[in-house]
Amino acid sequence: MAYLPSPSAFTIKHNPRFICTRPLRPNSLHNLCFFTNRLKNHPAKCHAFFGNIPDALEETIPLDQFPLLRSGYMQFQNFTEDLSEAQKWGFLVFAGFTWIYLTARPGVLIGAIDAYLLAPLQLGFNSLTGKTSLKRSDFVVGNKLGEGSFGVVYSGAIVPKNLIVEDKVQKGRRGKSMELDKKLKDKVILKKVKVGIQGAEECADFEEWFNYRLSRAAPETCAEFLGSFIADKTSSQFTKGGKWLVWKYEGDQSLADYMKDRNFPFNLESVMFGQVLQGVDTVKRNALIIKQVMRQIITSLKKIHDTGIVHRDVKPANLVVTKRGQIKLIDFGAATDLRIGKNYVPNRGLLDPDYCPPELYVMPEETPSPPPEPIAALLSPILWQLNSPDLFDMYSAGIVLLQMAVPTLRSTAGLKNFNSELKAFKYDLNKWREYTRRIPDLTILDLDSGRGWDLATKLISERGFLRRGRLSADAALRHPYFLLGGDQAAAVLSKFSFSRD
Ligand SMILES: Nc1ncnc2c1ncn2[C@@H]1O[C@H](COP(=O)(O)OP(=O)(O)OP(=O)(O)O)[C@@H](O)[C@H]1O
Repeated sequence: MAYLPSPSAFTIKHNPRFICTRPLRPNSLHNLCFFTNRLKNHPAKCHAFFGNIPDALEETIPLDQFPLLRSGYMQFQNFTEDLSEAQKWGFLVFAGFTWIYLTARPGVLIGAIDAYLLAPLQLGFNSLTGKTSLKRSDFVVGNKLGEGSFGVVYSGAIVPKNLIVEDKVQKGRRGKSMELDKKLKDKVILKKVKVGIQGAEECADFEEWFNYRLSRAAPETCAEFLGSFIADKTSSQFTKGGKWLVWKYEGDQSLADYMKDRNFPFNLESVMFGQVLQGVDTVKRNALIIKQVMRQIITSLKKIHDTGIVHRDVKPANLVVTKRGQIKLIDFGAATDLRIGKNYVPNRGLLDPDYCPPELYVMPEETPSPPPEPIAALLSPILWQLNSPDLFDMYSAGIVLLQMAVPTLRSTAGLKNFNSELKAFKYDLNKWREYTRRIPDLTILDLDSGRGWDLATKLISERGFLRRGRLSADAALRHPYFLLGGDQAAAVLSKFSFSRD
């Protein structure tokens, strides 16, 4: 009889036919030998050192049922039996180090599981559920919402299966089109990839790849991706052969839209907290709303950074506010996955200068083009440790914090002026505060002994020694600014009051 030891618990001399899922308690060892008819016939010679004894027979699993596990276990036993104590320790240290390396950011092991197991599974699942078979006639295209370098974004809707839209939409017949609007309940966002623009298709392919990757690794951080299709004929906005990407419509406004309103951040209060903040004074209310937005942005950044992805275009226009008060990241066209070097081209800056950190690039300019994916993945923990590419997004997050908290920085002109002054002060925010020409209103950041200001100075700064000198998402969430969780409490309370309504 044999028991597969739990890591720290015990060793057992054996006939490897059984594994035990729990460690043993020394004084009850003899019990093990008499567990079942099978076990009764095969008394074990066990030596246990610490741990708990299995309570019942169900806790033992016959190794015979797992031939692979059995042979692996036997090989492991044979291998370690011949080793000296020192060699065993060496082996353990090596295994420990390998484990730490493979699980360190950006996660070589989890990345390999994702690439070789989860991605094919997702593909299979999508084709079974029809997600990969989207087609032009599944959608109607509505208003244009924006235009980037490689695509034009429209609102739209999914056409219910029993409805043929071309026959029903008729210009000038308002009654009919309102009737149609009622039937088109599932709103979507459609991005039409520009045809004939150099690099547009490549960017779209990257964006699609990142959306699928995040839908597996951190789905709550970004807009739900529904898939893509190639237009099969030319009609209205569709051009035959043109590629389209489709997302669920997550909300009517981005953070940038909310910030344009003079009433910001109050205009976010009901969506974030419902009625919960009534009775709190105005400045504190503003501060709580901003803190909750920042907490959500940084939490999402932490999650995507954990997967090795750097967004590279964090700004209010790329943060959609959902009806339930969630902030979701959109627009992964400029993102890069530094675990495998996806969409990483040295020296390529794709970025919005108003939110871009002074270093301009996510990795030092001398970083070479990435090697083939498996090799890049193996080297990625070293590269990540040396360069902390995630700090690129953290600078942009700092600018978003400052813009939300300081009204004069919300306009494009105000932000541009701030950026040129900051550059002149060598990205030292404290110096900017001291010498800026227009005295800014920093009340919100100065609350609670200036915790908000302190966080801003630790996000908006140049990279220091060893390319650090800026807080990572993880460290930012541990900053005292977030420790007083009044915004969290209010958010939780508002969930309760929503569910009672
Ligand atoms: N899933 C979504 N739900 C709701 N609105 C969305 C969604 N995706 C995009 N939008 C809206 O469409 C706008 C443009 O989207 P996006 O930023 O992805 O396009 P883009 O072509 O890259 O534009 P730009 O380069 O100007 O940012 C966003 O600012 C947002 O208002």
